Amino acid sequence: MAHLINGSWIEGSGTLFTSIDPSNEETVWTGFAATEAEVAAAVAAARDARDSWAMTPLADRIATAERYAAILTEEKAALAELIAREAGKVLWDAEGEATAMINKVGISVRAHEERTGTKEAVNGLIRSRLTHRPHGVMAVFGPYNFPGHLPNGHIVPALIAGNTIVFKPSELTPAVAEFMAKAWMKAGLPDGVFNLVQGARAVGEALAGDPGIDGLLFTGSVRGGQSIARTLIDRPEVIQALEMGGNNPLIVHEVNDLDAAAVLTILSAFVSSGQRCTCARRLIVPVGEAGDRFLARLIAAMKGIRVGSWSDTADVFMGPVVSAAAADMVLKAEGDLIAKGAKALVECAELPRGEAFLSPGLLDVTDVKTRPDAEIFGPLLQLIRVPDFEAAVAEANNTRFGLASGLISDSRALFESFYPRARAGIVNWNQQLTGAASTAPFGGIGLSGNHRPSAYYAADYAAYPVATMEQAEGRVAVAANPKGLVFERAE
Ligand SMILES: NC(=O)C1=CN([C@@H]2O[C@H](COP(=O)(O)OP(=O)(O)OC[C@H]3O[C@@H](n4cnc5c(N)ncnc54)[C@H](O)[C@@H]3O)[C@@H](O)[C@H]2O)C=CC1
Ligand SMILES: O=C(O)CCC(=O)N[C@@H](CCC(=O)O)C(=O)O
Repeated sequence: MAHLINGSWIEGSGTLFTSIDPSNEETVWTGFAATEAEVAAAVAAARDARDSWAMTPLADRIATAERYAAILTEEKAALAELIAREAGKVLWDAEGEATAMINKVGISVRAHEERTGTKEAVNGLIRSRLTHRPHGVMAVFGPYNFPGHLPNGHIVPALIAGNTIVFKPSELTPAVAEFMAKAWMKAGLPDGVFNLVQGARAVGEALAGDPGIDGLLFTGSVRGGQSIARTLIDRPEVIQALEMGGNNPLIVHEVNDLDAAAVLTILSAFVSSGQRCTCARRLIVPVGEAGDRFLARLIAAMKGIRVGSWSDTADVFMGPVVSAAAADMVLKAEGDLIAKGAKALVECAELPRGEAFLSPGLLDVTDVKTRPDAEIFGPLLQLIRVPDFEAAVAEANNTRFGLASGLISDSRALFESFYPRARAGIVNWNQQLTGAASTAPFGGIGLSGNHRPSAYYAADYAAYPVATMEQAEGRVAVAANPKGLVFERAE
């Protein structure tokens, strides 16, 4: 059964679709997509459950979320294996995702209290209060690259705040979504509070266009986010949090330990086979001997990256990309850059193991005049050589995106010069770009997001503030008539 609507699992009456383990082409999940009517039924169920969940005491909502975390903890091995099979991640990477999902609950409880807590002050006869209320029905859209952790990062804070959910996961990862829905039901979430509709873009369009939603929380590509923003153009009252892609720069400049810099670059560009929105896409290195020596070490280290599958017994660094089609897109982007004059220092190529397995690549694009400012979502890093640090900073900001950026350097002065000018939501120094902390806000500027960061700040978009003034003694009273009102009051 594919869809969870008002506490009941239904098969769905739309088109048949499947998810595939990209490491061995085995089918992981098969089911029918939701129709527009089924999406509408899910939104109606979430709407019906809206008031009762919002009025459920916060402590009870938190207790349900904590039971959900306990279930994920008990079933962590199964969850990690499912993530690995559906998204192609190697096991340690999938286990990291499962751990982040579990930790999300405690962090979101703290964020809810800290960011959207209650304040009261009494001034004479007036008591003023600040509280926060849930928006209502939240449509949550998830990407394939973190099929659990990233939608979970919207869902957990939204439920704690008292919203109800209609979750539309990536069509490439329906099984992980089903696992999450079952865990919420097992945790005792009332019927209708969490609904799941599966399918591809048409299902997403039906959900985004449904007049019953109060908010839309999206993590995915910039194209998807822009399309959703267009759908909602006449509904400014629907809160939208759009977390989108990046074309993230990593500057390497004035470094002594070239091997450490090489490892940090690999962790930035190639973890999860380059399928993280925070992955470094552009490596900015000075021309000259120092830059050449670093690149020689980086290329040597790249040769040591083991590509394999979640089921391999040997240690592997990265798995296949999510599908053969995704691999084709990366290879096509590489081919296009080479046709425009890029030089392959290390070619990103299909490996004999299967169509979705790619070797990590490094392209020197310094002389490509018409380099597209686009995210290539895979293990392909573009190298840009620059004459000096000022040119490096300019190149880092030479993008419409603004998610993650970083500097690898022994010079604090260089970081202090980079940090205030770096146009991104994440600005790191001598740390990999990937692996952002859930205890910090997570979001970007430019095409990377709409200024509603997720992670710790998801609490902010999960609730709206309500300011209340009340008579402090709880009765109807006014001290005196206002000026200009001539009125003989009885008392
Ligand atoms: N900034 C962030 O926090 C993150 C961003 N991403 C980005 O996500 C992308 C990879 O994920 P994908 O699954 O390929 O993203 P995607 O945009 O293709 O899909 C995301 C979700 O939106 C739905 N969708 C796509 N187009 C839609 C439309 N026009 N109307 C309604 N629904 C639509 C999809 O079915 C899916 O559920 C990358 O660009 C990556 O950078 C991924 C993780 C984190
Ligand atoms: O959302 C959070 O709790 C923290 C942000 C996070 O986990 N970011 C990951 C995933 C980024 C991605 O999609 O691709 C990271 O920075 O690696």
